[in-house]
Amino acid sequence: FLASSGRQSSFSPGVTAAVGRQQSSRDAVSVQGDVDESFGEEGVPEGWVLPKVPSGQIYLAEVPCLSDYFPSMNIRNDMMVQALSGGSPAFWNRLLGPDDCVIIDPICGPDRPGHKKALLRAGPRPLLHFDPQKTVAAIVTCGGLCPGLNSVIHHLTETLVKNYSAQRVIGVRGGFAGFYNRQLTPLDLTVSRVDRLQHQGGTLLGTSRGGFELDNIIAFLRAYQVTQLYVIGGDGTHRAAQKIAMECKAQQLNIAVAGVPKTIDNDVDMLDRSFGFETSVETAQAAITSAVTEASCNLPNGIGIVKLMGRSSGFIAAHATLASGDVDLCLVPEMPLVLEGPKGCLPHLMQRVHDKGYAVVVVAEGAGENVLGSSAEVDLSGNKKLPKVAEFMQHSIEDFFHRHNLPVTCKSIDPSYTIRSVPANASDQILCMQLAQNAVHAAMAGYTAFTVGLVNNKAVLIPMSLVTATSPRCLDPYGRVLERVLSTTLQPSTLPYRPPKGGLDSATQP
Ligand SMILES: Nc1ncnc2c1ncn2[C@@H]1O[C@H](COP(=O)(O)OP(=O)(O)OP(=O)(O)O)[C@@H](O)[C@H]1O
Ligand SMILES: O=P(O)(O)OC[C@H]1O[C@](O)(CO)[C@@H](O)[C@@H]1O
Repeated sequence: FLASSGRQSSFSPGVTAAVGRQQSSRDAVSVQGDVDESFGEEGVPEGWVLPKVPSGQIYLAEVPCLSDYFPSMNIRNDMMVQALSGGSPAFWNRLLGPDDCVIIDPICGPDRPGHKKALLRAGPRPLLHFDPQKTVAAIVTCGGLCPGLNSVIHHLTETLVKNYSAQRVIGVRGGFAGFYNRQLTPLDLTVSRVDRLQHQGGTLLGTSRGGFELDNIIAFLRAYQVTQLYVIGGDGTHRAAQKIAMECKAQQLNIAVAGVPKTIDNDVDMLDRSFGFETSVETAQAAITSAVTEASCNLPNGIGIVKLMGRSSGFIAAHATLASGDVDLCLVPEMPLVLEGPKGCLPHLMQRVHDKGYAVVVVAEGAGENVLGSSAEVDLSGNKKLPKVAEFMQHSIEDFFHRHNLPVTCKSIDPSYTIRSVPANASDQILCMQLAQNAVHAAMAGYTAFTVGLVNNKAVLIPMSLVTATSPRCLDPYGRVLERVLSTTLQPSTLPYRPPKGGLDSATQP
């Protein structure tokens, strides 16, 4: 895709960055839209130039566009233009072009590169590649459940039908198997069919793991004359969607393949967060509160254990711990499990029980691989099955207390499926709406093999190849989130010591 449009890498040089300038006049000029009002008359920002901070060029990650290979309809993009029957026309407030971008890493400093990587800003484009009235869209949900799946289905359908007057929206049932399993007949998605759907947990379409059969999927797309495919799923699903996009290109099919990243694990790279994650963290609070109640009421020495999902990363466990503030030990896959000794979690728990009478543990399902080993067994998608770390921890805690002649009462709670089967909360509802609308805007403009997301709180289009290259992501073991976990739980770090960045010496220098 990238080479055929004449560029060699997924990052191609784009707009030249603004370089440091002198302090500007204080007179403000009248501004429109999102132009920064602190810029002075000559378009020069106020403030100090930082001579040690390098500035450079901006490199844009190229999103493949069908208009590079197929003739475009080039239809003017007015909101609901086809749906209007005599009413006054409505217009999008802002139309985006190929140079509108969002910088990925906004942090600057003397030790940071001046050149910056950027992503294409998401939103409606002036011209449509597809004739919206001839658009046949298909939507599929894959992998595990996640709060907000129905919300994305609702908003994809509404945007396609209400804002773009799409001809047909087909719901593919039961994940990738729904493309060819005759028992899973596709569902016609209409505005009335998705009415109020966003308030329900789960997915109207159903989901599954495994069953990715590329030839059968392409056969379905051909048979139903699909022009836009919306694939909602995690990193595995995006790998699959990328293969579909590549096969469409190989077979010269003018089909846009759009991803909407979904996972409560929050392990799809580059995104601020994936939809459903916040809802899951919020829902986990009830389980942690119950664990606190159980632990503090079961005398003496109560310990509550809450197991949360997180196959290869501890985002849910760490964020639920921080949101709660009641947790004494948080175990995540990113930090090795040490049971005893100076860095051991068991002596730490005993100390917490000694200090406050009880303790609460949150454990991510993928934690402790260094002690428990990893299983050779896999699920239908090829994901490793995980050993039972919560049960192991309960047994280890009871054994440790008994060896120290102390009574202990452990109560374990497993809200894993509870936290991902609920409807999205308000903040995730808005995120689902934003992602769905932007996926449709981009597909209508002819972009393909992309996923939508929030990066630095701005909606962007990310090439699937970029997202899948580094997903699933993990928490930075030396990053702020785990640092905050350690600072609130007081648990010992089991990581090798690393001197702080920007050490004390440099901080005290003028
Ligand atoms: N490398 C791959 N190539 C083709 N298909 C894949 C690939 N990885 C996963 N899939 C397919 O994608 C679908 C979803 O994958 P998976 O079960 O790993 O969930 P996921 O999308 O990562 O979401 P979750 O976060 O819920 O695990 C499955 O149907 C699986 O067969
Ligand atoms: O039991 P299931 O449906 O395969 O889902 C379990 C997995 O789903 C995930 O939540 C990702 O969706 C993982 O954290 C977990 O391992």
